[in-house]
Amino acid sequence: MKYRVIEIFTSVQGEGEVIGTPSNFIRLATCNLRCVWCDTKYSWEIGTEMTIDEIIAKIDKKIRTTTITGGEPLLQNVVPLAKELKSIGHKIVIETNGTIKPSEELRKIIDVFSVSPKLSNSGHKLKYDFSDDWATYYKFVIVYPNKDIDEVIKFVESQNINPRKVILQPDGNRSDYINAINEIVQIVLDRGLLFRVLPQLHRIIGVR
Ligand SMILES: Nc1nc2[nH]cc(C(=O)O)c2c(=O)[nH]1
Ligand code: SF4
Ligand SMILES: [Mg+2]
Repeated sequence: MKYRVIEIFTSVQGEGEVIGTPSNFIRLATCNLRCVWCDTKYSWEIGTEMTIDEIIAKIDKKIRTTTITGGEPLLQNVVPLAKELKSIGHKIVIETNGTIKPSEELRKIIDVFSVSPKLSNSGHKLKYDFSDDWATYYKFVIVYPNKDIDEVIKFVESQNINPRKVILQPDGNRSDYINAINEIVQIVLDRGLLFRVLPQLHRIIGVR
C-alpha cells in the first residue's frame, strides 16, 4: 500500500477540540475542493509516493498522537495506515472537509474526526449529508462573521447537528487576527449561541 504524501512534521495540534495536543502530522496529497482561502494550497500537488513503513519511519514515535490531514485525506484509503498507527499505540485524528463519508471500518479505528464543512465563503456551494453524525466535531472557517454565522446556524439546523459540537475558527489569513477572533466572540455572546470559538494555536505562536 502506497500513499501520496506532501509532508510529515511534528507540532502542537493547532485546531479544534484537541487543540494543544502534541501531534505528528501526515499531510496527504491532493484535494477534491479548491477553497479560495485555503492555507495549504501546496497540498493540491500530487506529492511523493511513500509506503506505510516509510511514513512510520518519519514520524516521532514518542509523540503518541498522529493527525492525518491534507488536502483531503479521505481521497486515499487510510485504513491500512491508521491500523499501523494504532498498532504502535497512537491516537489518530483525521482532518477532513466532510465531502467523503468514512467507511464503517475506518470509523472504528479513528479516535477523532475533525470535520470542516465549507461555507459559501470558500467559493463552493456544497450539499452535505451529516444525518449519521459521524463527525467528532464540526469546525467552520469564518471569513465574514455575520453572514457566515447565519449560514452556520442554518446548516446546523438543517443537518440536525448538536450546536455544542460546532467550533467557529477565524480566517487565518487576517492580519488583524486578534480582532478577527473578537468579532466572532462578540456575535456568539450577543446572540446567545452554543458554538465555541477557537483560534489556530499554530497561527498565534508561529509554528507549523
Ligand atoms: N499545528 C497545526 N495544527 C493543525 N491542525 C490542523 C492542521 C491542518 O493543516 O490540517 C494543522 C497544521 O497545519 N498545523
Ligand atoms: S478542503 Fe481544505 S485542503 Fe481542500 S481546498 Fe479546502 S481548505 Fe484547502
Ligand atoms: Mg493547516
